[in-house]
Amino acid sequence: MALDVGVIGVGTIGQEHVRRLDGGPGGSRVVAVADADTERAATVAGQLPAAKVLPSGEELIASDAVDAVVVTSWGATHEPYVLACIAAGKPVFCEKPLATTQEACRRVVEAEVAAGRRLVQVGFNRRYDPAHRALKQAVDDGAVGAPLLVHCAHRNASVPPHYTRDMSIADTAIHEIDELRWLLGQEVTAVQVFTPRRSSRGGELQDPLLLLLEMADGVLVDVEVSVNVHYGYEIRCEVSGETGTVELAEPAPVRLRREGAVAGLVPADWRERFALSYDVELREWVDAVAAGRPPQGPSAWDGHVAQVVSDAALHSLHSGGRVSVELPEQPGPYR
Ligand SMILES: NC(=O)C1=CN([C@@H]2O[C@H](COP(=O)(O)OP(=O)(O)OC[C@H]3O[C@@H](n4cnc5c(N)ncnc54)[C@H](O)[C@@H]3O)[C@@H](O)[C@H]2O)C=CC1
Ligand SMILES: O=C1[C@@H](O)[C@H](O)[C@@H](O)[C@H](O)[C@H]1O
Repeated sequence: MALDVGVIGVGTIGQEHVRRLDGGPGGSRVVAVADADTERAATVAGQLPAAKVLPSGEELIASDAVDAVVVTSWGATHEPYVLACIAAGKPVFCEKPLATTQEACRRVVEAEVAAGRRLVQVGFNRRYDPAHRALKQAVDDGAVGAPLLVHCAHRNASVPPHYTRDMSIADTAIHEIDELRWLLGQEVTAVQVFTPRRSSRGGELQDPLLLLLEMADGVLVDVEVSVNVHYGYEIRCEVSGETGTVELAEPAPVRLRREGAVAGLVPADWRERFALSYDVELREWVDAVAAGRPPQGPSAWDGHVAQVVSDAALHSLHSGGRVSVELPEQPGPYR
């Protein structure tokens, strides 16, 4: 069955997702878009055969023409849209973060539990990246023995002007927070954020940042977040275990040797680095929703837990100390 999707927020990733969803292999099409920037919404809709511009996200969710909703507006605007989708009984794929406070995420979880069925999927796309999947497989297969330490780096070439100090954690490191829970199958129990010498390229931002995450089984994780490295987009993860180490390989498809040097291309940004992950993520979501099955990807609970850890990290960034992470009890439907 074809799935008619409405997309709220058609900026950078919204347009990426629209391109994948309209006429995608799973039989989906985009029938409505809404954006606070109405000119942008009109431009995007004008390039699609079946899409109408609706005046607001709320009207898009209420529209009978829309079977399922994709929310790709700014993080702080996600909560009301996701709650409205749950109230309307419509499946919703919401980009990360699910919401920008743990209280808001909690309200989403409670609404979904009250609705009695899974309607929400959160856009933690790393779980769909072939390299991250291979890394997890190696860890799960015991290829390096019991994990002891993990070293991660999340480097952006640059960030947009509206990017604030807290977004290094709440919008960027939140990917690693989810990835580590998924990769290690453990919860984060404490976090501490260190603030090294600041890059002169980072303006008012605290750039870089270093996060230390303590996992429930004692694994210690360090995460570098740098958002103005200029040379490209780079995601690193190395697991150091009792019998070996395993890490993400360089994503460059070829390595060039000439004039006494070796070079491999670095992706420009997340669109290039994670293109395949978005393909698989949306394909699986469409397949499940079109067949009337609950989505199997990252849940509202995953979004909530990531936000609790992100809030603890922000607390540490502002206070300078180690902050324990207290997770609420996991509601039955997510177990
Ligand atoms: N999974 C991933 O790798 C990525 C996820 N994201 C997430 O996607 C979301 C959007 O990020 P970008 O596309 O980079 O931002 P963007 O600024 O390029 O686009 C956001 C769009 O939402 C619109 N918008 C803002 N408030 C709105 C509202 N209340 N109702 C309707 N439209 C509204 C803006 O006008 C803009 O067109 C964020 O939550 C971000 O964290 C972004 C990039 C990559
Ligand atoms: O999700 C993303 C952006 O929102 C975020 O701002 C970037 O730092 C991340 O690298 C990207 O994957």
